[in-house]
Amino acid sequence: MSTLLTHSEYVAIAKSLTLPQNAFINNGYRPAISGKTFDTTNPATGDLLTQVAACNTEDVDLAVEKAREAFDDGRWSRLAPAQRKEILIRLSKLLADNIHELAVLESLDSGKTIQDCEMVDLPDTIACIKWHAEAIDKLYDQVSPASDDHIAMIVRQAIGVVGLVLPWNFPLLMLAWKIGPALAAGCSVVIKPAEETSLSALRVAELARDAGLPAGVLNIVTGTGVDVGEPIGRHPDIDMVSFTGSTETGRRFLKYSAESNLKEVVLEMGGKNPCIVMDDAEDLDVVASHVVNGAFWNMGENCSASSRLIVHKDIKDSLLDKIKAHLREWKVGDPLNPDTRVGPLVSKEHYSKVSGYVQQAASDNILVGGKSSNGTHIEPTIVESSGSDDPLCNEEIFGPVLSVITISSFDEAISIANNTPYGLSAALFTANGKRALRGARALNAGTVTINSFGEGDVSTPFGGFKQSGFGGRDKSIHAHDQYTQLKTIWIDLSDNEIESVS
Ligand SMILES: NC(=O)C1=CN([C@@H]2O[C@H](COP(=O)(O)OP(=O)(O)OC[C@H]3O[C@@H](n4cnc5c(N)ncnc54)[C@H](O)[C@@H]3O)[C@@H](O)[C@H]2O)C=CC1
Ligand code: BAL
Repeated sequence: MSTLLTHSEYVAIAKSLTLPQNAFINNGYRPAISGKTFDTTNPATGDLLTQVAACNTEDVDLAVEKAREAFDDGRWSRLAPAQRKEILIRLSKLLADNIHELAVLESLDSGKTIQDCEMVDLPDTIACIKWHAEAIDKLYDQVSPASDDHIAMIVRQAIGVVGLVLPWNFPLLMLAWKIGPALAAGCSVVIKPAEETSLSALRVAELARDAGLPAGVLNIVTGTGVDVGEPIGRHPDIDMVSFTGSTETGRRFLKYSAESNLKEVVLEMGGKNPCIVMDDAEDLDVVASHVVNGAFWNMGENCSASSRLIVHKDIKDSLLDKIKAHLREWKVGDPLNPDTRVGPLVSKEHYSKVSGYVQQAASDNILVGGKSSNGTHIEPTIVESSGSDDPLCNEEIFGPVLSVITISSFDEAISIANNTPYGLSAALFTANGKRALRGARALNAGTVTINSFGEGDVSTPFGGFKQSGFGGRDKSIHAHDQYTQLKTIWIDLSDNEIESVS
């Protein structure tokens, strides 16, 4: 964990930063081949931060060519795992050495609060790179139980050149969730950060080079989804794409793959995650702190946000009173102030989308909040459900908006919780052990937390059921599966001259 500095120290760091602008290909920064740029702004103020290379297909082609050269000549892919480990651990140390600078860069570009950047995003990013680095020289291949006349080895090989298409809500952490296992496995990567938040990834690329990552292994191509994301999805020489973002864009990657080289696709997508609080939940004050964190952490711009509170009628009023008390401590304001818990939304467009949802709610149904300011911030808002068709209860808002649904039985709670096309995460608060375990089984979600809100740690897989996920998991040793493929090596030991193929 990092140590928080003062507001004025963060402002001073912000003023002193040299902001990266160019794409990063073959271990060097370079402008887009077209020479075009796009503006990136500070979501808290609307001020221009800098202009970033607006890349397109030509830049993607160049990055893939360099990534392929690096993969095929083995400068990274064929290093001993222990050698890759050393370089990645050096990267994690360089990230730690530059933690305040990276936290400020992340906060300036995304609107995330400096408190979260320093206490969550950066420490988790560093831990993730280190964990996958440490893991890679402790993984063994397998020998199958074949007959005495054969030895059959089952080995994992790096999949090749991978495209990593990232969202804006956790720019560095999602980068780490993907490059950690991909680089540890020996892949070369072509990364597309979200256009709202390109800067921290560009700075990490330079640190990766300083750590000793060979040229061509890590490339960053900046630009829009259409200009860069789609060419990555359709590229014939990319072996696999790992994507985090909306379900709508995730679907497109399946289409790109089907229409190009059938590259493997792993998708981590949206959620409308339930948080069930039963009447036997212990210590409603603690429950309230988890509910607030689950719904409003990172401005609710979180695919695993608990955005539906499904609460038993007998405790609803007392829980809401405690939630309101906790929210008094959630200061809305300048994300560079370490006391701020709620910063601006990531962009004006996203602000308009989220405030549109809040405006749809009848004023009688708004239990808490509902106010927005300057076209940037929306205060934590709690809305009573207006029924099963309520869009606020069914659609991913991706903002600080919590819908409340009242239930009178456990079975009703589970049924409502599962009544969604999504299945990313779910939380259940109950002191009844059997109920907790039955609920954990019954909830259709990739992560179920009992008596807490969370995503586990780097050792636990993260991904969704149903329309929240496809093809694999981020984090944990299971994340390595997506960046490797299985090969059978069948060795004949028999005296037969021609072996039967059966
Ligand atoms: N699961 C998650 O963590 C995230 C979910 N979302 C959800 O998606 C909504 C829309 O946010 P967006 O930023 O527009 O998400 P998005 O899914 O459009 O963007 C995610 C990434 O995909 C790229 N992309 C966009 N369109 C593309 C295309 N046609 N082909 C290839 N790549 C493309 C973007 O440039 C970005 O790098 C949010 O309001 C939220 O509901 C957004 C970001 C992260
Ligand atoms: N909650 C981390 C993953 C995501 O929001 O995309």
